[in-house]
Amino acid sequence: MASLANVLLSRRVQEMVINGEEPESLYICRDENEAQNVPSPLAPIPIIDLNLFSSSTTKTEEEEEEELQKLKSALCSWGCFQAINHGIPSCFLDEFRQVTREFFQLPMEEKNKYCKGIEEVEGYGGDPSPEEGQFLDWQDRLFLTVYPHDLRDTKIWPQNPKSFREDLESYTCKMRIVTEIVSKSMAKSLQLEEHCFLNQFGERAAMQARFNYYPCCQRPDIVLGLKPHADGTGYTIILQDEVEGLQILRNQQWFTVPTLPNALLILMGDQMEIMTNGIFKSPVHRVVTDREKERTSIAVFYTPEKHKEIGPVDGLVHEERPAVFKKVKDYEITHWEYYQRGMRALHIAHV
Ligand SMILES: O=C(O)CCC(=O)C(=O)O
Ligand SMILES: [Fe+2]
Repeated sequence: MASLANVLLSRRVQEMVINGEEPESLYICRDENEAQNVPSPLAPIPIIDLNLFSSSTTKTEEEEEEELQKLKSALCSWGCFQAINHGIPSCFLDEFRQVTREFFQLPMEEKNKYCKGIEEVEGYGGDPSPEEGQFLDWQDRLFLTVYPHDLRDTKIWPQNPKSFREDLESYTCKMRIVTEIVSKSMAKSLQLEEHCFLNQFGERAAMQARFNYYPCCQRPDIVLGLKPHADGTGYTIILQDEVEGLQILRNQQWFTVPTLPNALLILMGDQMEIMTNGIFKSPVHRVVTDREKERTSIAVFYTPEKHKEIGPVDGLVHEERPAVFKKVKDYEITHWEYYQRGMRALHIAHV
């Protein structure tokens, strides 16, 4: 394990910024000669009205079918979509984003009450150190398991800001509702029985919240907020703030994800690619830094229940399209090992 990385990771990126320090070499992801100054184009990611998938909404069958086709096409190409009319009031989303910002603005001493050991995942701090040769991310984060309840470690759920815990509890309930409607709609868009993905995720499918804080960075041309990766989840629900920074790789080009104040970005992880037999794509994405604007995001990772086997759903495997993936369980563990080496793990699930 790179000891210099451990030294750097024992301090928050935020502290370096407050002290006016330049990024150390381990944060530098590319050569100055390859420095990227060209802005990436905005990604035309489809916007999906989740209200059209709710049984209590008045709509025509055609309207629903059209939206399902839009959803399918988004997930086959971009591997993500912007969900609107998801039922979460915009004032709550604003409050939750504000509380998140307030947490990261607390004095270091207060935040450190929830700090993690360098090699631990849950808690406040940086990710565990990657393998030697990998660069570090220009971000601090707070990582908490929120579901199932018995897997929560509430000692590291911040008590400050005052409403943090209550808001996170409430956000978790709302996320459960969103995952149900999204999982069912994805199944319907593929002409599958609506519970087929929910059954694979299982009753005790995990939800983990990752609060990302990307401080300003003087060298956005050579330092990344989060390295390129695909998620090891089933899928991930991202609440962005108003600062752009998340980018998606498509056809070897990086596209910036637009910020839409009341939308949730739903992004496929490798396990949905496996369950759909490769039809939905788990996109490679990264976060860039900005000289003047700091950014926060809240990602909720929705992952199949521990030790539960998942694989391509029956309806998507037939003679013309044999299984591309085999059955796997606890895929996210292998994913993490590869992630730390800067690699994708999806090939381990190929038949
Ligand atoms: O900050 C973001 O918008 C994305 C974060 C992300 O990709 C992750 O936490 O896996
Ligand atoms: Fe991600």
